[in-house]
Amino acid sequence: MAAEAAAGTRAEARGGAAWSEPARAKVNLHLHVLGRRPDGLHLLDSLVVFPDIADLLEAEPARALSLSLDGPFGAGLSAGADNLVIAAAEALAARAAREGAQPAGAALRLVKRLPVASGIGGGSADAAAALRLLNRMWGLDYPRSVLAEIGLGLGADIPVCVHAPRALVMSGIGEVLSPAPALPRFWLVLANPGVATPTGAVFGRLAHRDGRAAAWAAEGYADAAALVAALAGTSNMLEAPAREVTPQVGATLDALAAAPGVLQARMSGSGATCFGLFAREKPALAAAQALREAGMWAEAGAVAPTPAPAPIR
Ligand SMILES: C[C@@](CO)(OP(=O)(O)O)[C@H](O)COP(=O)(O)OP(=O)(O)OC[C@H]1O[C@@H](n2ccc(N)nc2=O)[C@H](O)[C@@H]1O
Ligand SMILES: Nc1ncnc2c1ncn2[C@@H]1O[C@H](COP(=O)(O)OP(=O)(O)O)[C@@H](O)[C@H]1O
Repeated sequence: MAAEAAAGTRAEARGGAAWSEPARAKVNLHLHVLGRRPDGLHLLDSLVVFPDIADLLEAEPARALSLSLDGPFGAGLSAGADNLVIAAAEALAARAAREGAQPAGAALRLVKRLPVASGIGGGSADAAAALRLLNRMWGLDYPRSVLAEIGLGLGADIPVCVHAPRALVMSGIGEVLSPAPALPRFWLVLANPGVATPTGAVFGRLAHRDGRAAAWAAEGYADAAALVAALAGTSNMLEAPAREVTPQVGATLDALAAAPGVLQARMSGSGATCFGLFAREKPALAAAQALREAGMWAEAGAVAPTPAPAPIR
C-alpha cells in the first residue's frame, strides 16, 4: 500500500535507523461520555485528530526484542514489558506466531517527546507506531483493521492511533471507528502544565455520563472558523473531573484562550494537556513560544486536511 510505505520510512539513506515511524499526539476535539458498560468502561463519542507533534520510534532488525528510551520524557518511563511499545510488539509477534509466521526480534528506540499520562495518548500512539512499523519490518502485511484489533487488547485509544494521521470519529470504548467529516487544514498548539493526570483517576471522578453523540455536517467544514462553530455545540465532558485531579488545567486553558489568533481552547482526553485551535501557522508558533516562556510544555503542529469521508480499512 503506497500510503503506508510513505508514512513510515527506511531511513538508512539519511544515516538514521533502518526503520522509523512517527507516533503523533492524539487530540480529542470533543469528548462526550454516553454511558458505562457493565465492566465499568465508558462509552464515548469523540472527533480525534493527529497534529504533526510526535514521538519517534526507530528499529533495527535483531534476534530478540529490546527497547531503549531517549528524548525529554524518556527518563521517567520503564523500557520493560510494561512499556506499551514492548507490549504491542509482543502482542503482534504472538498473533503472527499463532498464524504460522516466525517474526524475528527488533532493537527498538523510542524518542519520547510527548508528556506522559497527559490526555494526548502518547503511550497509545507509541504502541500503534510499533504495530505499524513491525508489521512492515517483519513482512506481516496485516491490514490496519487487524492492527487495531490487536491494539484494543492493550488500550482503548490504540485502535484510533493505528490509523493516524487520519482523523476519525471514535465511539464504543474506542473500538468503533467511523470516518470524520471533511476538515480543513488547521493548526493546534498543545500545552501541558507538567502534572501527570492518570486516565483512570479522571474517569473515577466523572459525575455525568449522559452525553449524546455529536452531529456533523454531511458536507464537512471548509475552514477553521466553520469547524470551531460546529465544536461550539460540543464539549469535553472529562474537563470537570480532570480539574479536580489537576487544578492546573484551569490556568492552562486560560493561557491558551488568551493567545492572539486562537479560535478555540479546550482540554484533550482526560487531560491535563489542552489545545488551542488556530487557522494560521504564525500565531500558533507564537503562542507555543509564549507558553514555553511561561514555563509550560507547549508545541505547535499542523493538522492536514481530512478529505470527504472514505471507508476505513
Ligand atoms: C480518555 C481517552 C480519550 O481518547 O484518552 P486519554 O486521556 O487516555 O489520552 C481514552 O478513551 C483513554 O484510552 P486509554 O488511555 O487507552 O485507556 P485505557 O488504558 O484502556 O484505560 C485506562 C483507564 O481509563 C478508564 N477508561 C478508559 C477508556 C474508556 N472508554 N473508559 C474508561 O473508563 C478505565 O478506568 C481504564 O482502566
Ligand atoms: N511508551 C509509553 N509512553 C507513555 N506512557 C506509557 C508508555 N508505555 C506505557 N505507558 C504508561 O501508560 C500510561 C498512559 O500514558 P499516556 O498514553 O501518555 O497518557 P494518556 O492515556 O493520558 O494519553 C502512563 O501512565 C505510562 O506509565
